Amino acid sequence: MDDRGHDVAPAVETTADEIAAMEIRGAATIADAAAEALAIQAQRSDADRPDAFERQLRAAAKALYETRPTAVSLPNALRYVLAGMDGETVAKLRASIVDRAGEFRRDLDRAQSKLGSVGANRLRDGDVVMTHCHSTDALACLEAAVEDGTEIEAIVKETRPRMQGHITAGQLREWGVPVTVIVDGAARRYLDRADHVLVGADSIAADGSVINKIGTSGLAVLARERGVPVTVAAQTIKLHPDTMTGHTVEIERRDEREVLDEEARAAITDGVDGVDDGLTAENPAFDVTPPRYVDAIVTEHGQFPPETIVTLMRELFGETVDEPWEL
Ligand SMILES: O=C(COP(=O)(O)O)[C@H](O)[C@H](O)COP(=O)(O)O
Repeated sequence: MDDRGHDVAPAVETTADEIAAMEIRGAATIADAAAEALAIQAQRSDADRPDAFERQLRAAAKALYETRPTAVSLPNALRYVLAGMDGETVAKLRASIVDRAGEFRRDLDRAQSKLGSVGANRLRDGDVVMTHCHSTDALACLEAAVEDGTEIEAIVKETRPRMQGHITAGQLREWGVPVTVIVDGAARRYLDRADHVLVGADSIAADGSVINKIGTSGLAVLARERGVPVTVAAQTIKLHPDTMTGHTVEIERRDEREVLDEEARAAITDGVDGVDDGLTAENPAFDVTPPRYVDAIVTEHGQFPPETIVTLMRELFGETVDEPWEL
């Protein structure tokens, strides 16, 4: 039972917990898992009436939505799947959700491989690409380049505090790409060797601002100073429709122990009375890169200067701003 008294399948609660704990992470992967969870909810629902079934689906969507606030791919996925809920019987409603979730997940895969080819076109033999965090959309561009036979190298920022750069490094090495891992603070020095900065996005606002892992905006500013172009690889489910009507994107703040764990805290405060009281750590998980620091947003519909992304956003979303469970 969720807090409103509707039955949410335990598997959905598990997915929600895994997203909140970042065992499932990255905007595209979260969207995929959320769509799958709605299909599971539909399959396992014990509702005997259509209205009860619909309430359960909306409760499941709400439980999933409340896990992480910044990646808009999550509400976009939930909205898309629920918008396809159709039928006068529980059996028909169930089938409509399962089909729609399947279609969403297939489209997600197709969009990623399409944007990969678009992004790969920006890369030339011998290019060195600097990455931040771990983005499957950004990696799709590098994978397509490798498949085209383009010789690239990567400089991978480790991305404190969760070190998602290590996932990127592992994936690139699997594809045979030479990788140099650097600490985040070394970015400016190593930009001298880079031909591109390539990152993903959790959300893209109507003015072309890019919301991505904390440190992206600093990297983009440094890249501009060094004359290195910044490419953002983002499927259109990363476009944030609410920002067309002035909504701002909430930046997730995570547990300060990710930055300063108990051992590190104890080492700082060791033996000095009262030191601990004034010691805090802050842990915003994302930041906002203004459009002037971004050269191109690569999507499955082609690449766009950030300032023009609003046109695509209007075309794809209209003015939809309802929350998924209010449709
Ligand atoms: O910022 C992150 C992940 O943050 P976290 O690790 O906190 O989820 C990624 O760059 C985007 O989500 C895009 O990823 P993708 O391209 O895979 O959607």
